[in-house]
Amino acid sequence: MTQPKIEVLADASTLVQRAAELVMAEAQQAIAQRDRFTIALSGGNTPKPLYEQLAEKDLPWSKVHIFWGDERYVPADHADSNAGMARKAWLDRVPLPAENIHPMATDAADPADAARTHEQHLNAFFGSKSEPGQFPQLDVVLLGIGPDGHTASLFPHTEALQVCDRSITVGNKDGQPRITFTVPMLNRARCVIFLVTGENKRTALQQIFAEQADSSQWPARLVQPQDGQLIWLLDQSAGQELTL
Ligand SMILES: O=C1O[C@H](COP(=O)(O)O)[C@@H](O)[C@H](O)[C@H]1O
Repeated sequence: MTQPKIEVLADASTLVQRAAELVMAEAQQAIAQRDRFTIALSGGNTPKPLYEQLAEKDLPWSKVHIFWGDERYVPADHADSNAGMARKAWLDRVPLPAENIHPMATDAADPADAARTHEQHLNAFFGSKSEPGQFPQLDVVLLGIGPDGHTASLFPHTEALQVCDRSITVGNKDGQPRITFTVPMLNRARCVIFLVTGENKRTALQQIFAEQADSSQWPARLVQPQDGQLIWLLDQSAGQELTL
């Protein structure tokens, strides 16, 4: 299991600069080694300024493929859509071919069908399988956490936390479905980068890094890439009371 690298940055804007640097370095390395860069995005508020910065960068966009680690079960043009936010902040502002954008569809009557369809799409794209150890391997997975310790759409004490035989499943946020990467899918990534800002995340961080704590209460504890890098970027206000 990889040891996490934890960086506490002065403020949210320094954190965004650092995240952009890391994503660019991983992108350049992936393109040099494998001729393509695959990244899964997170949603919520924290990553939006990062996406705005990445929109200003120069990358061979035809070699960049965009995925999501989770999606709210709302139409693509809904204000809560994770894909919608990333399109406005970044993807619609660079010459990225439409076929390089791989959103989780949210139009099936049954979210379980949407999860299965997305998993099939990933397997076709990556040449992967729905078997533990054979899940798709992304170059970078960006994640955030909620004050409740959730990450992606893996919420405390929900069934999604236990799913090991699929890469994609249905999450449950207060009874509302979400589509999400499973724990073993997250742990296949070559590089996981968490972005965490704000004092309302302090308690969750203390529990996530505690020597002993209940992982079903604090799901981000379950993110421990097998071989990949694990990088936590915290701003001062989130990370200042963290004792390691
Ligand atoms: O609901 C979600 O929340 C988390 C954290 O969001 P933030 O607004 O506190 O940054 C996010 O990582 C996840 O992708 C999203 O669906």
